[in-house]
Amino acid sequence: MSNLDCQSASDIVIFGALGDLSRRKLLPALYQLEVSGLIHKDSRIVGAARQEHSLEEFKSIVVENLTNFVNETIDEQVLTCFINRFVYQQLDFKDSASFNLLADALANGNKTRVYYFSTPPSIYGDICQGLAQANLINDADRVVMEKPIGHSLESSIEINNQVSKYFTEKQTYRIDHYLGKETVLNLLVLRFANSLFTNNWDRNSIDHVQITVAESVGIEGRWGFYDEAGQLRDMVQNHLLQILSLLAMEPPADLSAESVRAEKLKVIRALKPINRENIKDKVVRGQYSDGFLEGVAVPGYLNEEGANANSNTETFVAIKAEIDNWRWKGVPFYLRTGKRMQKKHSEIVIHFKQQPHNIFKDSYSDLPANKLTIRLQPDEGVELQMMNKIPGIASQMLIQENKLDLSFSDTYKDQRVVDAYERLMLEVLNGNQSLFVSRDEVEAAWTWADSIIEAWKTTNEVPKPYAAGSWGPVASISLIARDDRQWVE
Ligand SMILES: NC(=O)C1=CN([C@@H]2O[C@H](COP(=O)(O)OP(=O)(O)OC[C@H]3O[C@@H](n4cnc5c(N)ncnc54)[C@H](OP(=O)(O)O)[C@@H]3O)[C@@H](O)[C@H]2O)C=CC1
Ligand SMILES: O=C1O[C@H](COP(=O)(O)O)[C@@H](O)[C@H](O)[C@H]1O
Repeated sequence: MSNLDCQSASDIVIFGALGDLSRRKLLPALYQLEVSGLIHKDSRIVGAARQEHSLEEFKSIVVENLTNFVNETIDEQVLTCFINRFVYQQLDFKDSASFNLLADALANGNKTRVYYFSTPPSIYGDICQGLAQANLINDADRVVMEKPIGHSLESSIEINNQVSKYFTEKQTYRIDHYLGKETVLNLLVLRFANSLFTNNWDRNSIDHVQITVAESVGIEGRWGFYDEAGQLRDMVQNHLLQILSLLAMEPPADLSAESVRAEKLKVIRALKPINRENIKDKVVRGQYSDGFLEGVAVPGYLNEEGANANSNTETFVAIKAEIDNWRWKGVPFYLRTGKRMQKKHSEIVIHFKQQPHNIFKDSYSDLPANKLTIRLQPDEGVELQMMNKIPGIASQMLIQENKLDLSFSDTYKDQRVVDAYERLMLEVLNGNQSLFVSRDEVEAAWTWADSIIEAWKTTNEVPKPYAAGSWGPVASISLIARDDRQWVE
């Protein structure tokens, strides 16, 4: 079955069509789907935004953004077809009455409506109210919600409640764009299509796991938004926990949304709580100070444009996470993520256990354990470190550590790297929820993250400084060194 066979014609309505996410990610993603012939011929794209624009003006803004944010040369023929799908509707999302205008714009056509909320989550409820008031919600319609869903468990419940008054869980697609990344999806294949790994994926074979999501970017003009959130809410509560749950979950019965999401949820719920009693041993909180990136001086977080010099918001977190279940008892998952780190570099390293006995002492007094490295981005790939005999006649067996390296760019030379938003948008159009986060997952993740935030508050934990361009505060090295282990750099 082709991707188009399961897709009916849709009206894709982007609320916040002139915002940053829409310009940089959503419009280019839709254009790429057009290039691949993956949008139904009768589908339309409706840009909804506050500013007044004629349709022609809006179309030229779309073209300008495609030129800026699509990485390849724009195909003029495809572009013409794509642009003809557009409708523009000026709306104030907080004014329910104005949604009658949207109803007029959507009037002709009996299509599935896909409502993409690319706005602050605080107005998701207003948008739903407006849609309902204008009689614009049918059972087949879908809503796409951007992260963050709330700021805490309480606020996420409030937002989900507002939306669920109008849309069922089956109609709701919560985005975590990491679930659309090629290498994150490949975790399913790596684990469940290779018996070598499937059968050695537990406390009997694995010593510990490291997950690093390092960014070299700073706050990029979003200081106000970011300072309210911090790295724990911005990256750990969602992206890192999603990666962790895919890595640690039990094999799902199949790839359906129900099966995969149920298994991920069990992992998040089994995370050992971190609270004021254990936070000092389990979490390091950091904030970048002035430093250098690739030889260029960059300001510290408190010296960024628009900064409040007294902010205690963290831009780095390292956590020793533990999963309280049969499979993972005693296997730490060390997570770390930060802004303004030495380079953009995200990877998972699975450290297998050492051999119980060493018969190669002449060559190696301490046999290194196997390591499986999954490079998430950039330079995507999978690498297995293993021991090998050095060829030669000597009677003494000489061995060394080598790696099997599956680099995606070498192996799949002719394949274009699909952006996460492109894949996720297609899945929404096809009505497949597997790559979206369930309400239960969001709430379980907030429960765990809130407890850390609460513990920081009650222990007055202030972030430790680290120089921009480094790998984080020294304390993050101690976090793992206390267990006789070290970060893979
Ligand atoms: N940008 C990114 O890279 C990412 C964004 N997100 C999430 O995506 C969502 C959108 O983010 P982003 O695009 O950056 O935000 P922006 O502020 O750039 O865009 C939001 C848009 O919503 C519009 N809007 C807000 N209130 C109203 C209203 N009452 N009536 C009509 N229009 C309104 C704004 O219009 P106006 O410009 O007129 O104010 C703006 O164009 C947020 O939930 C964010 O957390 C998630 C991951 C990454
Ligand atoms: O959701 C977010 O993700 C980006 C990092 O995404 P990536 O695809 O570039 O890895 C992060 O910079 C941003 O702060 C956060 O909101």
